[in-house]
Amino acid sequence: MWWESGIRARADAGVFAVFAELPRLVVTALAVAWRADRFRTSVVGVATVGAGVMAAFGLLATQRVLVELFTGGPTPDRVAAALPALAALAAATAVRSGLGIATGYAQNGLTPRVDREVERGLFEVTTAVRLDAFDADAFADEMERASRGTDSAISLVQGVMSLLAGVVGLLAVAVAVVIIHPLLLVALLVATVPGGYAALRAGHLRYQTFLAGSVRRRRLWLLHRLMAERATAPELRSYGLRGFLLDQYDRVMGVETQIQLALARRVTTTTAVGAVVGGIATGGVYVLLAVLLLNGRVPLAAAATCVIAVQAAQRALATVTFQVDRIYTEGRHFGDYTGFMDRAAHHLPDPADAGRPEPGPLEQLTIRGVSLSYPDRDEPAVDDVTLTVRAGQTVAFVGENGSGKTSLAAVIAGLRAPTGGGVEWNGTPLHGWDPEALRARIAVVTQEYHKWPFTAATNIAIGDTGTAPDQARIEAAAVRAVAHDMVRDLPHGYETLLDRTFAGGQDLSGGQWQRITAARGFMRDAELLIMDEPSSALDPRAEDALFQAIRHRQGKATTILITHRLANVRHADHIYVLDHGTLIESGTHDQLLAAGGHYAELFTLQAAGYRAATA
Ligand SMILES: Nc1ncnc2c1ncn2[C@@H]1O[C@H](COP(=O)(O)OP(=O)(O)OP(=O)(O)O)[C@@H](O)[C@H]1O
Repeated sequence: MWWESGIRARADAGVFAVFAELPRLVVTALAVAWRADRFRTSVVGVATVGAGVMAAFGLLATQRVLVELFTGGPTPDRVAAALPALAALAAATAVRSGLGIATGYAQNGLTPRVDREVERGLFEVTTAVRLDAFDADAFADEMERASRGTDSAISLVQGVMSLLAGVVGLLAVAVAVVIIHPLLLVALLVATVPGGYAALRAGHLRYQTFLAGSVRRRRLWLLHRLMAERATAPELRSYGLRGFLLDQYDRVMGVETQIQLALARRVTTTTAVGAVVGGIATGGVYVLLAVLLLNGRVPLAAAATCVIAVQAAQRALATVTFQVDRIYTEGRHFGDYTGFMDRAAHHLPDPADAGRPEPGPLEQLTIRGVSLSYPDRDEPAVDDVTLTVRAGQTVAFVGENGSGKTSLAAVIAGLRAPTGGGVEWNGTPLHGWDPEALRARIAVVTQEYHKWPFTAATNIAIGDTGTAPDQARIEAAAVRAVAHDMVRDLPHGYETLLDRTFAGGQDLSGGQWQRITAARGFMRDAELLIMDEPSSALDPRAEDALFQAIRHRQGKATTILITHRLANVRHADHIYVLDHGTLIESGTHDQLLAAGGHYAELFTLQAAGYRAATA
């Protein structure tokens, strides 16, 4: 589990290793907060230091009050003498509370700003990295972890701010104690250090014990998803898996309960040990104070103040130890984010691309010796393919599964950089043109389309975000993709939300989704339209209408069509047949049939199926 990486790191690291890492994490957190909101970060910083100063001032005022109260004389006189110090104490307490409120207010405002700073930074990178980055080992996994790491940013920032408040509180007490009597600092150290160390050890043990249940929790998490998710609901019912899954849950949960009980025992023991050690040390301090009092080395008022100071220091220390653990684990998760951002920078497009010239209308597309090899694959997906597409032509790529059609189309669309050769738009390599302007001239309907969780209208309109969405254009695109009537029949027509996870949302059938994605492709009046298997789920009537719309482009705009339904490519100006990434045949439908090669074999095979059915 992603969140276990932080816990594991904390369980593996000793107390001193944690402290060694702390300065770097503090600097990281403050830098994030500073970038997100300088004003609020400054407010928190100033208010935290101010609160510390007020705490020290309050302790000194307390001591003054006690000095006045413990001196001889009638009580009214002693109280009157203590009044100025009491007023100072009240003022210090009031200012401290005010600063606490200011800190809370600034921190609340900082939270959304830190989230935005970190998340937007991540999304700017994840949406810009080149597509081939996703082929790199573990890139997608790292991206997911980085996305979760963004949640840790604010926890880290808040942890560091609370830590600073705790440390300032400790320093304030120490300074006040030294001013009252330097010897009392020794008492303070004796009372707090063993307790603090014990608390850190307890934290260490808690993390270690928690990790022991890791595999079981993972299985539980999996069972949660299997039993309470929409995707698994149909098979769960059709195979009658309810009893089986509930039984699995009971068994894992039974063991988990035992683990949790053991964990509770262990945590209680270690916490108790910490409390006993801290208690003994505090007792020691009181004995030390008594000895100093009896020897006359410390006045009574100073000793009483020291008792109050020890309690304040112990509270501040509890904050510090808790925050140290929190910062360490959250820092680990945030490290996933910063590490990813560093690595992803290598996959970003060259900033110089944006300054390149914009391409003119397509005249000729030249695919020159294009090869594409995916990492960790022995054979190239596309192997030295050369062909030319002239403006207005409809060309088809056909071939068996895995022959390289989609890969070649991705290179032509500029979505993937070829590992050999190149594609030229009007004689200039694709990378010689401004990428945004080039993309505006190309529309791609991918085989693995995404069901965007937006309305039907938006699902079509996102095919052209360069212009403002216009209902008439959306409907025209839908008509061409045979989606118009289907969308109109939805409960809210074009405004129907196509996501069942939201109230009122609808889902579509596979074929209906395919019509929406085809409409998305028609939305942008692209000079080059690449359609990869646009009709695999369409019924015969819809398929026929879609291919008529594609034929309508012939002579006016360029279309590259990838399909296994060979009857649909008969009208293409040119058909290219791929096999194991290589171009093995090309020509018109009639030429290829006459040649009696691979295409003829595939076409005859498919046609035979229809003939047999109608015989
Ligand atoms: N991202 C990827 N990483 C590694 N290998 C890939 C990747 N995408 C495709 N391949 C491999 O490249 C080869 C060509 O795949 P491609 O998708 O281009 O074939 P296709 O002709 O479009 O197939 P289909 O008709 O099934 O859609 C296949 O062997 C496939 O396994």
